Amino acid sequence: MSIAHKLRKFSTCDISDGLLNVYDISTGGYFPNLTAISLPPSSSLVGTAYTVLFAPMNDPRPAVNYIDSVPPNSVLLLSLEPHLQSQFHPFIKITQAMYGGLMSTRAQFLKSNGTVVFGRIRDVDEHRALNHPVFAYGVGSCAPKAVVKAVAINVQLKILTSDGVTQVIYPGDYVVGDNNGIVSIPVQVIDIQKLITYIEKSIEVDLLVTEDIKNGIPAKQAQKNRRSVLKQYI
Ligand SMILES: O=C([O-])CC(=O)C(=O)O
Ligand code: NI
Repeated sequence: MSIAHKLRKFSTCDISDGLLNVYDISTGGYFPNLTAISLPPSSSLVGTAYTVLFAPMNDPRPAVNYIDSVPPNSVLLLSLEPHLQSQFHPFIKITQAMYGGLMSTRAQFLKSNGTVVFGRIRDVDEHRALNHPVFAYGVGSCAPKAVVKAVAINVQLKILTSDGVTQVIYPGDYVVGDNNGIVSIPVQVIDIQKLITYIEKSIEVDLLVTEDIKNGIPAKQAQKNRRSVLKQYI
């Protein structure tokens, strides 16, 4: 079974547990403040990161066409340069929407699995009608062309988060999204097979904890007893 196939069985919470418990990644790989604007019921988003950086119109770099080269099985990630981001709601300093329904139509045609926008999107109903997963900080109505343009593809994206810390997504990282939000798995620094094995075990264990709790065993005790077996997978 492919890695993407296995990841599809996990929730973002399962993955964060793995990144925290096995690799001491204190964020659990979570990128905060994104909401699922469009996510078909009982589904999740899984794919490898295809990144696009947006900069102000007066940036010396020429505009690039990112949408016609979206790779299959990717998650398309759009972000603004750090100085256009904010630590506080609404997390970006422009009011225009960076992404719309035509872009989702093209990305879906090219077999991308979904899109994450660290900014606003528009054409909400179109993404939903397409059943194309789209996550964003928020929504808007105006196109972006008067204020920002795409300037780089497959570069690292630096994302300013609510605690003032900048988290990075690298092209090729695995990105997973569900109703809890978006998690990225930094494939350069972790052993993904080891992570998957740990998560599979931890899901098994949590099912046993659930059973114990339903049988009246105190939660703390059930967790302690059942989870001790996970140490050997760390
Ligand atoms: O016009 C734009 O810049 C984006 C848009 O609405 C779309 O992709 O549908
Ligand atoms: Ni549109």
